[in-house]
Amino acid sequence: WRNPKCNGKLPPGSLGFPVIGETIQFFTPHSLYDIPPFIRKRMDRYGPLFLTSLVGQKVVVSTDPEINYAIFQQENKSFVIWYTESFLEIIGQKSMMSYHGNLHKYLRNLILHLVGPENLRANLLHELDQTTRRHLHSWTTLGTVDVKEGVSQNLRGNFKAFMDGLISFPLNIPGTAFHACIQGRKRAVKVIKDVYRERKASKMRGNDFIDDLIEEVEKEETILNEAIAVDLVFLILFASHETTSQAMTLLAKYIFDHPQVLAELRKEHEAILRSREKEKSEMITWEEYKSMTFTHMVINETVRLANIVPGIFRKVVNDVNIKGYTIPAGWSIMVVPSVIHLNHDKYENPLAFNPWRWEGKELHAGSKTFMAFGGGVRLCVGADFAKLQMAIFVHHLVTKYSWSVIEGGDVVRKPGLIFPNGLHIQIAEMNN
Ligand code: HEM
Repeated sequence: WRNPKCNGKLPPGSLGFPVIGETIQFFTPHSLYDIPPFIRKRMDRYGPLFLTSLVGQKVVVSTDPEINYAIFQQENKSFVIWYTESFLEIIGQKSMMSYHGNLHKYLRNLILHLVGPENLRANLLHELDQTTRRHLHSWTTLGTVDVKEGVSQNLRGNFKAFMDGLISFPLNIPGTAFHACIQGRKRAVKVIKDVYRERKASKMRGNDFIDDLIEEVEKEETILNEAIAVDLVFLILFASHETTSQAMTLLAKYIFDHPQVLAELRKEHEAILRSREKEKSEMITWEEYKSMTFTHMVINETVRLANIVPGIFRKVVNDVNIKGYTIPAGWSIMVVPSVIHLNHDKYENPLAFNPWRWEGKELHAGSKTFMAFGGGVRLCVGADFAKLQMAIFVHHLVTKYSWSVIEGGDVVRKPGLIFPNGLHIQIAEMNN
């Protein structure tokens, strides 16, 4: 345990105790506004590349922007996507995360039919617009609303505690986070399977994503079958659920806490409303969405500070040499976005919420200094969908409503984001 095999020099660090490694230290709760102390302490002691052991797996942690970028670019060469055993059991052994190369590309393209720019523009923009209007309006009738619960969707109960179980020991024993997740997965998969089978049997097509999948499964030369299709739907629900609701809750909190940002947002969205009045249209258009530059800056700033995905994992395929060290095949490597996003050299006053820092910068892609949505061929396929959802939420919130925060708003990391006492608000329609 103390002297793992390596055909070269391992990065510095400690594997901690056998099996448990340094897992407990990794999960120690800490403040939203800091690089995880687990990472910071080891960076100070060992430098930007160090080894550790988490949930039984030997891991090298990379905090170096150049190395992180190279890792994303080397997908399917020296590195392949990797998740813990617990993660795969929860999202499904047949999910897209288990596939590489062409198979991954094929499944990714299926998802893009749903959440890629074309469908966003043609269909989802209007659906999201209507749903958001309805939701926000219903909040005015509810007294107090917890934003996090309010922006979540129907399958909420099944996804509860998912984040806790993702990086955990796969011990399927009642009382563990992993067990709760597996139960949630079972219930959610049953719902999806029932819908899939009903739809298939009835031959009544609703012309949505499930129908696309059924059609694809029925083609003669296809690798898609029911099990892969069901895991694909599950993955989309899972990948979008916690991430988007966390991002939107934090977005709302930042807007509530920063009157200058709110004023600038109102300016942008009221200008859109004024020109819409001239056009005599009601719904948000794609062109309007694209013109929301300040809103996109606010969204980028929110996800930079949120660091919703605290670690991005890859498996080392062949021994790799990095900066004089060797990482043996079979080990994992973890990229930690927060170290880059909260770095003084990359972002001035990095802990401040300052959307103006994005002025004139690229807003829509991953880069060496912005990896909230990952990078390379595994870049988040739902990023455009998430941003659209947030922009529409902002549009209606700032132009139609006033609010007061009743309680909550604390945020901690474990290292995933947690809102221990929610963010409870009261909202009302503005008179004018
Ligand atoms: C603010 C919201 C979101 C954040 C911060 C986020 C973040 C990420 C990150 C960091 C990755 C890369 C993981 C890796 O490289 O291993 C990723 C991948 C992925 N995301 Fe998102 N995501 C968000 C919303 C969504 C939504 C709304 C969907 C679905 C509609 C989605 C679906 C996916 C899928 C399917 C992948 C895997 C892509 C692949 O392996 O090719 N995400 N996301």
